Amino acid sequence: MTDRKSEIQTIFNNIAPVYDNLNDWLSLGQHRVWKLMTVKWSQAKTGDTCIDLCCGSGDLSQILARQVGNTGQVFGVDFSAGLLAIAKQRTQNHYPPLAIDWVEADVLQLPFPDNHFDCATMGYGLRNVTDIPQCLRELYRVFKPGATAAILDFHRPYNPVMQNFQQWYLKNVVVTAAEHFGLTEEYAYISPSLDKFPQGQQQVNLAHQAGFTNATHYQIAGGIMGVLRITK
Ligand SMILES: C/C(=C\Cc1cc(O)c2ccccc2c1O)CCC[C@H](C)CCC[C@H](C)CCCC(C)C
Ligand SMILES: C[S@@+](CC[C@H](N)C(=O)[O-])C[C@H]1O[C@@H](n2cnc3c(N)ncnc32)[C@H](O)[C@@H]1O
Repeated sequence: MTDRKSEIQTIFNNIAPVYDNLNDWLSLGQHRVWKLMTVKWSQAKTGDTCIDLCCGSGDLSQILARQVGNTGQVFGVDFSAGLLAIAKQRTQNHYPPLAIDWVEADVLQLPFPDNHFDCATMGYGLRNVTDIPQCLRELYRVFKPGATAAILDFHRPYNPVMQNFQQWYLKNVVVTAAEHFGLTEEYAYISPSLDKFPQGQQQVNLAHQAGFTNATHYQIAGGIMGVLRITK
């Protein structure tokens, strides 16, 4: 395992106990709306076999599972044992049961055959993987022809007012809130990770390089978030 990979894993295992509550609080509940939009953009339908990459505590997987119903199947994949334990616990007594398999694995080496999935979602994962082109190539490999993925993540707004707001909010609200839980470094990591993250058109180019035929990036929430939609 590379050092960088274990550093990322440690960040997410450390934040697991507070992750869901902080997301609700810091986004004023908006992340739930963004995740619903993401599932809609993935074009998941009844009976589909779908993968939720970097599923964390599993909110997107749950929305996907409701969309595909009990004739479909969702695989939630993540390498954080801490977040996956929360995902499992949140769904184990769900009624009606949700067709979700939780898989502890690296999304850069997916334990699935070629041409297996009808659709995919990924929430706040692509910015955190150590090799974005490899992640897109792996997704392309496991996709059936025609399958669609919707990938939600932070985005740096082009509008300078929104850009300043985002920078101010990440530094003064997000990191300050995290300090109360002893998680300053973990949350301070978001802003520099966003600086290194390819912007919308660059993401589109990377998707084309991985083989995807259609790729479009949509800015949402005033440009502070984005969804990359790609089709094999
Ligand atoms: C959904 C949120 C965070 C996800 C998240 C992603 C990461 O990569 C992490 C890495 C390390 C630690 C934690 C995380 C992590 O939690 C919360 C997003 C909050 C945002 C800063 C957005 C704030 C939005 C406004 C309150 C609403 C603005 C609406 C708009 C202007 C229309
Ligand atoms: C910010 S969380 C997002 C969780 C969830 N998808 C959401 O929308 O709330 C990022 C997740 O990516 C996972 N992750 C990062 N790199 C990974 C990799 N190479 N393989 C598997 N999971 C990875 C982390 O463990 C973490 O759960």
